[in-house]
Amino acid sequence: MYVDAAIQNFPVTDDAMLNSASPVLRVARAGGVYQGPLPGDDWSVFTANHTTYEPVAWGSNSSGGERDEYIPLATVMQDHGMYDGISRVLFGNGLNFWLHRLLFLDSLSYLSKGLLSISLERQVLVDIDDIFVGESGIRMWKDDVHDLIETQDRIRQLVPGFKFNLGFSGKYFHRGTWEENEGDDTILENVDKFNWFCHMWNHMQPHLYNNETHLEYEMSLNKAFAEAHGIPANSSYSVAPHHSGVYPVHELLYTVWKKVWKIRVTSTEEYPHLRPARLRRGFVHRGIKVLPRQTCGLFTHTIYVDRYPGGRRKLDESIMGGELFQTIVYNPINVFMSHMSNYGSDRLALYTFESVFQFIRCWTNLKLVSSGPMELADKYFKMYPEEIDPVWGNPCLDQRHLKIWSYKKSCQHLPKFLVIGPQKTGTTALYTFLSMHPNISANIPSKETFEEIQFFNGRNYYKGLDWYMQFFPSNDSVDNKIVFEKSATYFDSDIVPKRVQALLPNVTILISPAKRAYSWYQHAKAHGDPNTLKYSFHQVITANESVAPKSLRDFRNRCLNPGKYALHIERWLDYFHHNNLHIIDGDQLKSNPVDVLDQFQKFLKITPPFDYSSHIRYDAKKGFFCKVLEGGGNKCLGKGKGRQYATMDAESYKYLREYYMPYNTALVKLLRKLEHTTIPQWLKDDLSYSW
Ligand SMILES: Nc1ncnc2c1ncn2[C@@H]1O[C@H](COP(=O)(O)OS(=O)(=O)O)[C@@H](OP(=O)(O)O)[C@H]1O
Repeated sequence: MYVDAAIQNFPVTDDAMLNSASPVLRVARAGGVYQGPLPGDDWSVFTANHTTYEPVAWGSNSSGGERDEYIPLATVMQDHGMYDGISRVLFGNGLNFWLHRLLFLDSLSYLSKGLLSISLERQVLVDIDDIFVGESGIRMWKDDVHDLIETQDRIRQLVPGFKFNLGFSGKYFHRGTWEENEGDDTILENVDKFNWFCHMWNHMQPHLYNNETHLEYEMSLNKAFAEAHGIPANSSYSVAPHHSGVYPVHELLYTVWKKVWKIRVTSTEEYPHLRPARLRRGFVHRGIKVLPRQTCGLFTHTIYVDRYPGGRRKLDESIMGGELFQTIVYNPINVFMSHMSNYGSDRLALYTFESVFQFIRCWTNLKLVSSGPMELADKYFKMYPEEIDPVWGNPCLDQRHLKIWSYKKSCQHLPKFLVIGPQKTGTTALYTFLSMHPNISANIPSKETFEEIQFFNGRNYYKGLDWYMQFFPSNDSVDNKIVFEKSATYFDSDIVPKRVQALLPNVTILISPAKRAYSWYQHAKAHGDPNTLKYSFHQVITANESVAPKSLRDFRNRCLNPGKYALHIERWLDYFHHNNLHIIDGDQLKSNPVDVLDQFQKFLKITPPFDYSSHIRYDAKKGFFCKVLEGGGNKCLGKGKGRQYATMDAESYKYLREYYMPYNTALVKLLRKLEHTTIPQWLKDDLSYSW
């Protein structure tokens, strides 16, 4: 039994067709003959002598002969696995050919017995933005509007219930030529034939507004326009010009959208970035669902076919198996943006959408469906619940985002590094010493969260980047400084590394995890935590999983979990290059902070370095290093840092050394991997077997 496939450089240049009887076909549908040219000239074709092999697709070699004389050549072959029990699908060429991409998806589904399958339903929403906005000369005429309605009727045969979704800016109504104004009137005469959503009254980008009253006034003008012209204004959907204000979020837009229009859904191409398009995602902010939008290749000035980049050939390529076709194949929910101007002149958008829907119908078994934005958003986040929580990126790292960021916001309002903890390792001392540096500036303390902002680990994150940036005000004294923030609970929080990945680098401080746990207990005791009144330190750390009450187990976990350093650092390294994670030995920070700070200045590449030796010194009374005051005295950290308490009992220390043994062993390995030449003494001590 054999399948013979070794015919290299075989020119299969024309005519591809599918075997409609092949069980592999699922998304792909035998849609007739696709007349090439097919990409590449190094096709392999298959011949077989056993029924285990069954062709999935054929091509043909057109060189020279008449079309009638073509012999079909099997280019994709299924092996049913009768020979060796292994089912396969063999491709005679790569995935450059669009039909092979469909077949590849289908092969995954078939060979995994449906486990790796995607749904066959495809939602499509086509927004037509800038209704009335278009410059004179590129707007719609009366006949364009009629053609829009007729095409929409035909599209409804392919996509049941389909209606174009029109976004209007009333200020520009009747601002065209006589014929264009007639086009405006025709649109309004047919208002019921379409769905509608509000755009900006005067098409100004929302991030340019900094005054709520002003933005609200203009949105209200558009609302009044809608009411005066019978435009239904209850879709709860809106779109902002150039994605401005949606992402990066301009809170003012969200506030006023909700107030004036009760907006609950919008869409953007910019989250997390425009490119790559396949990575676009959605998120929910302040109750507004932000859907990812797909690109259809039609922009405001794409109005004549011969001026389409690459001409008609490129446009047809995109429709017939190319980018646009594949966008619909890969995305269960498609929100496309087009503009009024795409429906005037050569009416390119009508041609594009009708053709691609026809092509989908011809070559796939996909079921095209149409829903309103609210329904789409509900479906989207039900399908992808993990996207509900946003991950705020740094607008300063994306040129497009910077262009749609308010001039009142600056990169200076975002920290350049974070001191991430863990708690009780000396984070306050580091924060204080760094704040003394003439080139470094710390966040303003937050009153709500015990001075630390605690943005990335809790509910504050949902308040958005605008809220966070308030803690880093820009003024002459901080401009051009390296801004940082310290929140000691970031270190061991699951979600934080993913959220802060755009804000590099980070600093962590490590001390003996046993001693850290003890310090944490003393801290809780000083704050009157009821667990410390009921239970001794030893009882807390040895609390039994099956016997101890839940409150005690939770308390124990909070006490012990941050000390599993290797585990947490590994999680940070999933998101950060190790060069961006600076690890400080907390014992050294206590005993020799000047050296530690010098090292850190090198890490931040600060030149010339600040001479800490003349600004901090050991205070015998406090037992720690403190800030040197101008008058000659010392200013030490408050009584909550560097507390006096009895040393840990030997039994607890022994217990904790054993408890942390696997984590500490892993930490040594990790530090070696990260090329740390010296292993902290406390780590060696904790790992020693003298006990
Ligand atoms: N210079 C200086 N002054 C005072 N304290 C110092 C200093 N350097 C390090 N440490 C150690 O810092 C411990 C408190 O750590 P944190 O500031 O990270 O605690 S917190 O998480 O912010 O509550 C604190 O823990 P305790 O000794 O248990 O109080 C100190 O050991």
